[in-house]
Amino acid sequence: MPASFSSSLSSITSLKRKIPSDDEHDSAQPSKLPTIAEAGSGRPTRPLRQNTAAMNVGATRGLGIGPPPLTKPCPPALSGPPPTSITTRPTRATSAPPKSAAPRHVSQPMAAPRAAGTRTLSGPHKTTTFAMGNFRFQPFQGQVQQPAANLRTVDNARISADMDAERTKLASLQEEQLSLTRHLSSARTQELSHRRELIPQTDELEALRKWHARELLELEAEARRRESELHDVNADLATAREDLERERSASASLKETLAQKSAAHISLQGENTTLQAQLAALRTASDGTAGTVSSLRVDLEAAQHRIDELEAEAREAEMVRRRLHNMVQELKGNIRVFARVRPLLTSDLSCPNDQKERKEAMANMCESATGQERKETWNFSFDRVFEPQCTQEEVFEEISQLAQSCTDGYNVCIFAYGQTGSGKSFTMEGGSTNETVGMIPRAVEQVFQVTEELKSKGWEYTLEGQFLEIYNETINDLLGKGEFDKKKHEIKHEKGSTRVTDVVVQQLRSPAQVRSLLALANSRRTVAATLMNERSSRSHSVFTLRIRGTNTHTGQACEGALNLVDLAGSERLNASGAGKDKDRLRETQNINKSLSALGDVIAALGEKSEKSDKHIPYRNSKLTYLLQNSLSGNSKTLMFLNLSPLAAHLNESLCSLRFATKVNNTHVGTAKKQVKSTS
Ligand SMILES: Nc1ncnc2c1ncn2[C@@H]1O[C@H](COP(=O)(O)OP(=O)(O)OP(=O)(O)O)[C@@H](O)[C@H]1O
Repeated sequence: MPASFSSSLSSITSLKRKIPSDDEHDSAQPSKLPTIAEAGSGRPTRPLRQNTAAMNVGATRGLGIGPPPLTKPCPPALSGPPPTSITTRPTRATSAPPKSAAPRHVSQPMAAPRAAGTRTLSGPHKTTTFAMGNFRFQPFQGQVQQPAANLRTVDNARISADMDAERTKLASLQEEQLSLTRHLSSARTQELSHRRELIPQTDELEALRKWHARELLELEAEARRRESELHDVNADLATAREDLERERSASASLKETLAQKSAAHISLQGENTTLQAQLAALRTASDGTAGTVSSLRVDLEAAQHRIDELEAEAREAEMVRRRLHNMVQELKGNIRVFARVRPLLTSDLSCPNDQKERKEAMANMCESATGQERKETWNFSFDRVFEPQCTQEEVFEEISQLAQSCTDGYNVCIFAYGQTGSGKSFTMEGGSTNETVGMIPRAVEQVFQVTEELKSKGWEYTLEGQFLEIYNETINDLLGKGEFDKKKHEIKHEKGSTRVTDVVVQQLRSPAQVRSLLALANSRRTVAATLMNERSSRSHSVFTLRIRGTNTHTGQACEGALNLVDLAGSERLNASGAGKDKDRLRETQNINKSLSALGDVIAALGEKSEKSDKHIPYRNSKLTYLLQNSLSGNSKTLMFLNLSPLAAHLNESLCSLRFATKVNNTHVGTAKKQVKSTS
């Protein structure tokens, strides 16, 4: 059975649609029956219609006989009781005539004879025959001779006979209807049983339909998946084809390149062979000259060696010369003086590019000795004179030996003397670049370098630094905590070394640390200068580097100090214009007092070398008292005389030159090492 339905899903669907459910059975029956009859048994409904006709024919056989009234036929039920109890609506095939139709069925067959009769009676005389049932009417031929009463009787008898015949027909028709009704009932029963048989098949069909639908969906999904796979595969194939095409073209070009390279390789091999031959020839030639070259090289090396030796000797000789010069100076016992003239600055001129102004502004110190403009000439002589164009490096080269000697246990004092703006701070502290950095940072760096080198000889050093300012005969600690030092500091001399109470003494570990300390001290001075009327040029600054060394191999110990002093401006009272200002007057008086005290100390030191009992007035100023150990005959002292190049400052420069000459001519004895034995 399923096999017959599985052939076409559409036929299954249409069949399903035609079978009503049990719920809708009753209401749908009339319209569905013909379809079911066709689908189920194949019997057409036409026979039922023919039966209706037959029933009508049969009805003519007798009237008033037969089943219950035709006006209320009982349609057969689809299931259940026998035909008498059927209450459902009648089907078209078995429909009974409507209530009003019953007389019509009855009267219709009768109407014809009646019409015929009427015609016969009242119509023209024609020869017409009407057949109705088993009756045959003959046309009336003669004239009505009989009386009217006889005619009526005949008619009545004929009519009653007709009626009887009709009733008989009707009865027969009713019987036939009854039989048809029974047939219908049995057909319905049959149909019902068919339907019952059909239910499981329908379920099976439904299950199959669902299964098929599922199958179909799965197949469709599979088909879609396959289609998408096919699409992907096609895309991959296309890409692969493109790749293949590319690879083919690349391979073709590579083959071409390979062919070219092969050709080039072959030609290079040829060249190589030629070159190899040339090389072999050259090698043979070079072997011949190699001997000559090696002997020349030996000569060259010997010559180079000799040059190196001579250069080393020259350097050594220069060192010896310098050392001897230093020794001569030390033996002389003089305080040495280096004069340095600063260059002309753009700030010195109103029109820096005006050459005439430039020439006039400069005090031509060399020419002035022989020139015609001036009648007076002054001759000064110092240990070294640095011209304006001299660099910081050149200046330091001259004092480096001196600075280094503090590591050997000497007390060294280097101070810068000169009028304001003559370049003292530039010489001592310098600028911030490597080229302009001044004597203090350079000396400190060198001391660190030397102590590092002496480590290999067993020397171990500790370095300490302090930075003080003497302003109006008061000591200020520039490394102290606050910007203004309010502490009272005292200077103490103990066993050849100088100590100032309550000042910060920093352990120095690196040149960088020293640079930052100098920057701190300078910032303190700058703040003070801003707030207190150019105080920086009105105070002396003293940087002290104290060095203590011990030799672990020899047990020796030494202690030296390097004092680097930037003195206050040396201008005279009237030149400074301080006369009107009480504070400036006091500053200038203090500066002059301390500078003349310095001159007095140096002069007394000179005299002391002749008269040993000569009193040295160190206590006359804070500056000389602080520098006592570095100015005494046991120390090495160097004074930078800083000079302005301006003609306008000539008088001040002359004063400075005279002071420096006095210092330079002073014999203060021979410097002594501060060497102790730790054992
Ligand atoms: N050798 C030099 N080369 C270039 N510039 C210099 C030189 N000497 C001094 N100067 C410049 O001259 C100006 C004055 O110098 P500096 O401040 O060192 O003078 P000073 O004598 O220390 O003055 P003060 O007593 O007021 O401190 C500064 O601008 C400085 O840079």
